[in-house]
Amino acid sequence: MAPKTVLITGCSSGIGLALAVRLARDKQRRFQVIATMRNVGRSAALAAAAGPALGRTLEIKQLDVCDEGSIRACLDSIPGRHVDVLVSNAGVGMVGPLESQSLAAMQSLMDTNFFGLVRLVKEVLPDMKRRRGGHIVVISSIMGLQGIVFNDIYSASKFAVEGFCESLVVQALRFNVAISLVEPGPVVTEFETKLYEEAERADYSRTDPETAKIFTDLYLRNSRDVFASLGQTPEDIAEHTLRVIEAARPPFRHQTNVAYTPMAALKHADPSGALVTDAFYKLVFKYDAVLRFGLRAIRLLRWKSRKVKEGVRLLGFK
Ligand SMILES: NC(=O)C1=CN([C@@H]2O[C@H](COP(=O)(O)OP(=O)(O)OC[C@H]3O[C@@H](n4cnc5c(N)ncnc54)[C@H](OP(=O)(O)O)[C@@H]3O)[C@@H](O)[C@H]2O)C=CC1
Ligand SMILES: CC1=C(/C=C/C(C)=C/C=C/C(C)=C/C=O)C(C)(C)CCC1
Repeated sequence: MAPKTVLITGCSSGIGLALAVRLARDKQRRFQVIATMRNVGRSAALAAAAGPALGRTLEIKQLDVCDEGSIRACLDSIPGRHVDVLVSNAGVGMVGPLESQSLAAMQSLMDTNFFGLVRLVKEVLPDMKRRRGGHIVVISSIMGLQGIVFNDIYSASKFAVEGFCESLVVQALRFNVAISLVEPGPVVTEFETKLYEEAERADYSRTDPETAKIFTDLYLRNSRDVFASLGQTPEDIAEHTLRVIEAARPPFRHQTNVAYTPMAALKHADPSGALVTDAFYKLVFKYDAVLRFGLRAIRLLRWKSRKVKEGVRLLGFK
């Protein structure tokens, strides 16, 4: 079978980079990867990780999801504009109290995370419909299903992504085009470091002291613990995304972190919303010590399991 052409956005780091490398180095050579990024000057990490795949099963192209012209130019440079799988991955985060965030920054985030996807789909879907085949894979987030305190704008952007896809999927199906949402919880990438750097630089003078203190002393501290205890690697997300891409009947939704499934399910268990709101309120304000203790225990268990695996490897059993 001819390899599938997979176009991925946001491949300069994190999940996009890991997925591009995973697919390009596929042992069965099932994929031809077009790894795109807005600034090709940032391609060194991808080129190094791709190794001999670069120039064979992986090529790097420029694509800025906020620029329709650059999306079109990238597609026009592909023979027959033929893309079997589009992976919409490019995205940015934003945390903090609303009062400290500018409307311009919020609009810019929406432009990347939501309208970036819309621009891509508008450009790729007509070709896929004409060919009666294709797969659009969207890196959404658990925050597209359930908001998390101080992530108001980011979460709204991922809810927009989810609503857009939920609406479009039925029409697309009529043309044999599949749509899949991959919904990770926290993933340890530059995404996290950028958030903390931004939080350091932010101006909290427009925020009342109580809110600012809740954000810095409660949220940021717990968020670091959450990433350290429950965070997945970009390679984990690449494996999950590969499973979605290769599925004979691709799922519409795929969560990557089982620890978050109960959280996302709570709102459906109680349509009034009281159950989930109350649970989050208690986790943040009442039982944060219990939460931290639980997260520390998980961290210890993960560390032990890593050590056992290393031991097994060193002893030559695997
Ligand atoms: N990390 C996490 O905890 C989670 C992340 N996600 C989602 O995963 C996706 C990837 O994030 P992740 O790998 O973690 O983060 P990274 O910050 O490592 O990667 C984000 C990528 O998006 C690119 N990007 C940003 N703006 C644009 C643009 N306008 N056009 C093209 N590319 C752009 C960045 O490029 P540049 O280098 O130029 O900035 C970078 O390559 C995002 O959609 C994010 O929302 C979902 C759940 C959890
Ligand atoms: C679960 C949880 C928390 C934080 C979760 C975080 C920080 C999740 C991050 C998810 C990301 C980054 C998704 C990206 O798309 C709190 C509020 C600390 C306390 C309550 C329970």
